Amino acid sequence: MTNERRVLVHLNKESLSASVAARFITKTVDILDDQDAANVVLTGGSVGIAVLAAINSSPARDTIDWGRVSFWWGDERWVPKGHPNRNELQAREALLDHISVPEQNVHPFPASDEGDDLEAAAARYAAELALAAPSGAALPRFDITFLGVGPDGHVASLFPHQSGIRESQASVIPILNAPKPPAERLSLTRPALNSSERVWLVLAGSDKASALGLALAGASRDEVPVAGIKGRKRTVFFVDSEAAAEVPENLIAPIY
Ligand SMILES: O=C1O[C@H](COP(=O)(O)O)[C@@H](O)[C@H](O)[C@H]1O
Repeated sequence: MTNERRVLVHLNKESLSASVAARFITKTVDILDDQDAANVVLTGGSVGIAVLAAINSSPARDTIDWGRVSFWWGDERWVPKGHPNRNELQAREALLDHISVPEQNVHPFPASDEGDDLEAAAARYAAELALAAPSGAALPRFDITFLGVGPDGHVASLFPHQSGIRESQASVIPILNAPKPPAERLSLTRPALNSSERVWLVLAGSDKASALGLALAGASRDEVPVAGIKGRKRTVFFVDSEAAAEVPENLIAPIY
């Protein structure tokens, strides 16, 4: 299998979520057969959270040794800890509160009511990542990174025509002017996301078709940030038939 971007099309958001959940469980079991621990980067967004709920409701959920899985986030909204808009809270409600993952393995971004300002919070998360990294590295090995994709092609909190998608050195950055509320956010950068072994992009709905089509047809990452995303080993777009409407035919795998 090559590392070229693959597009797996599903009939609808429900079958998409169920399919990604099944694939995640199988792949994570395989990863844990080969290595002591796995690092998974979670995403916010409607499909990202639906996938977590599908993992939670799977009869095979606990075939994963959750004690050996660590969770990180690709981005977070700059809101208080218990705010319903926090990607962390939605992930806990959908999955993390229901599995036996040790709390020390769950690494949420700082919240706006925990004492740091936005810049200090970004630095704190970068330091937490570095602490979990192999000696001398800035990041742990991300085995699977989930990413949602916005209608404008944003991934994590990296938005078109903003400095965030152009950042090439830092691993974590503050976002001050996101066009999608809230304006203030925290995000992993493109290099950090692309350090992942596998990037799994999950998107559904006709409002994503244009961004996906443009990204796969060669648009720049500045225009369509998802165009700049590629994992080290695998980059798979899990989409529904509506989001796939503008994907070049030659890139589409059969409908599941
Ligand atoms: O604000 C955000 O939006 C994106 C995309 O969300 P979606 O509902 O259009 O899939 C999400 O990936 C990101 O984590 C979140 O902060």
